[in-house]
Amino acid sequence: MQAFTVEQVRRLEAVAMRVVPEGALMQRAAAGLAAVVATELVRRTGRVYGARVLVLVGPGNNGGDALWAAARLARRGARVSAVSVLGRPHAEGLAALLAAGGRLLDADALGDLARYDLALDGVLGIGGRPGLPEDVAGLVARLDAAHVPVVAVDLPSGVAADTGAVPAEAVAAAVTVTFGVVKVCHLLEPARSRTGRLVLVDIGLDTTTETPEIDAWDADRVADAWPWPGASSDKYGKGVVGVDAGSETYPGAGIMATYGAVHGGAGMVRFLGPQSAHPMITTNLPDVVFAAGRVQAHLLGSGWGERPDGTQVVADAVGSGVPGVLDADGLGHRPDTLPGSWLLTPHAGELAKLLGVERTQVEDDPLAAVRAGVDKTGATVLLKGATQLVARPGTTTVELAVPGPAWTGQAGSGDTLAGLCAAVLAAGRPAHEAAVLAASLQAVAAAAHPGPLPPHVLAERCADQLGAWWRERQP
Ligand SMILES: NC(=O)C1=CN([C@@H]2O[C@H](COP(=O)(O)OP(=O)(O)OC[C@H]3O[C@@H](n4cnc5c(N)ncnc54)[C@H](OP(=O)(O)O)[C@@H]3O)[C@@H](O)[C@H]2O)[C@@H](O)CC1
Ligand SMILES: [K+]
Repeated sequence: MQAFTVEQVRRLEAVAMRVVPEGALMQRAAAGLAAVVATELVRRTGRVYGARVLVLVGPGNNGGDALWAAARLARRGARVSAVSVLGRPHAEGLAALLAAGGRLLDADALGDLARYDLALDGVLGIGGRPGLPEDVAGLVARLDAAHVPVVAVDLPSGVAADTGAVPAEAVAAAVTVTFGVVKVCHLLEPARSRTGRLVLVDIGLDTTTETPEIDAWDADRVADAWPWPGASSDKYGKGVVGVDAGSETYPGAGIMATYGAVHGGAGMVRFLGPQSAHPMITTNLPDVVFAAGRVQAHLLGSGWGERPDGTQVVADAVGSGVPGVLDADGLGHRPDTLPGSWLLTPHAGELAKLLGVERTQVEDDPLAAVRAGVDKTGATVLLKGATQLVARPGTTTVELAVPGPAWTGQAGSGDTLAGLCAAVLAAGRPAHEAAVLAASLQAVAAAAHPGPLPPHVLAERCADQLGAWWRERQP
C-alpha cells in the first residue's frame, strides 16, 4: 500500500479534473462513501431505511462529500440530520440533502446524541489544519461519550494529514473512507489509531506520476520477499553474522541480539561480545561460535555502554567492506559518513540525539526525521517505535514495516530486532529490505501470540513464524 502527501493529491486531482466533468470526482467520492456507510449501518443496526445518521459538516469539499453521500442515504430511507459546525456548508451538497428529505439542524437542537446510529465526520479533509475549534471538539466528545460510531470522510478531522501527528483534539473514527489514494495520516501513529478501519474508494486518480511518500508492507509481501534458503544453500549461502554486542555491564543485550540473529535464520552466528555472556549463549544457543572469522554482516553496538575502542571497532567493520547493523550505543561511534549498505537502528530518542534535535521533533514528524538521518549519515535508517520506518539513500519513499502490538515496545526488543536485521543482511539483502523484513517479522510473530513475551522468547516465535510461512509456501 502506498501513501501520498496532500500536495501530491492536489496535483493528481488537477490532472484528473482535466478529463472529467466538473463535480465528477466529488460524486464518485460520495457514491463510494454512501455505499460504505450503508454497509456499516446494516452491519450495526440491520437496516438503512429508518436508521438515524448525523452529519457534521465543515466549510470545504470534505463537507460537500459528506452532504452528497448523506443525500444518497436519505434517498434510501435513512433519517439524516446535518449540522453545520464550521463556516458555510457546501451549497449544492446541502441542497441535494434537503431535496432528498434530510434536515439541517442547529447544533443546540440535536437532542440526545445516543439516538443516532452513526455519525459522518465531514468537518475537515485534506484542507484542514490540525486541531478542532472548541465547540466542534465538544460535539465530537459528546458523540464519543454517547458511543455513536463515527465514519470519517477522507480522514479523521483534526489530525495532521502529512505527518500523522495529533497535536490537539481530533476525531477518533471507527471507519475512515478515503478517496483516490491513501494519505500519510492513515498509516502513521498516532493518527493511524484514529483512522479505524480504512476503506479506499477509487475515484480514478492515476498515481504513476508521483513518487509515493510511504510504501507500506503487509505480511504476505514480507513472506514472499523473505530470503528463503535454496536447496543447495549452505551456512555461507544463508549468511554468517558477527555479533559484537553487549558488555560486562549489559551482557543481556548481546545475548538477545544473538537470539535475534539465530532465530532470524542466519547460517552461522559468531559471538564476539563479552566473555560473561558465553555460558548463557552456550547453554541456550549451542550453535553459536565464539571465534572470529569470516562474516557476511556485522552487528555492533547493542548494550555497549561506554566502549573506549568503539570508534575503532566500527571503523574496522565498515572498512572491511561487509554490510552491518549499528545499534544503540554504537550509533555514537559512527564515522562521519557510512555506506547505504549499513543500517542504523535508532529509536526516537537516539535519532533525535544523532540529529541534534528534541525528541518531540522526531515524534511529531517521523518521516522528515528518518530522511534527515539518512542525509546526515549516508546510511540506511530504521526508526524503531510504534510505527517503524525505513529510509535509504537515493529515494524519498519511506518504507513502513507491518505494525505490531504495543507490548513489543519493551527493553530488549531492539536488541533482538537488530539481530534479526543482521540475519537478513547476511543473507545478501540490501539494508532497507533487511530492516523492513526483520521489523515486520517481529511484529507479525508478536501479533500471533498473546503477549507480552520476553524479547528472547519472541525471537523464538519469529522462527516459528518463519516456519509457518515456509510451510504455506511449499507446493
Ligand atoms: N483532492 C481530491 O482529489 C478530492 C477531494 N475531495 C474532498 O475534498 C476535500 C478537501 O476539500 P477542501 O480543499 O475544500 O478542504 P477541507 O478540508 O474540506 O476544508 C478546508 C476548509 O476548512 C477550513 N479549516 C481548515 N482547518 C481548519 C481548522 N483547524 N479550524 C477551522 N477551519 C479550518 C479552511 O479554512 P482556511 O484554511 O481558509 O482558513 C477551509 O475553509 C478532501 O479531503 C475530500 O474530502 C473529494 O471531493 C474528491 C476529490
Ligand atoms: K473528515
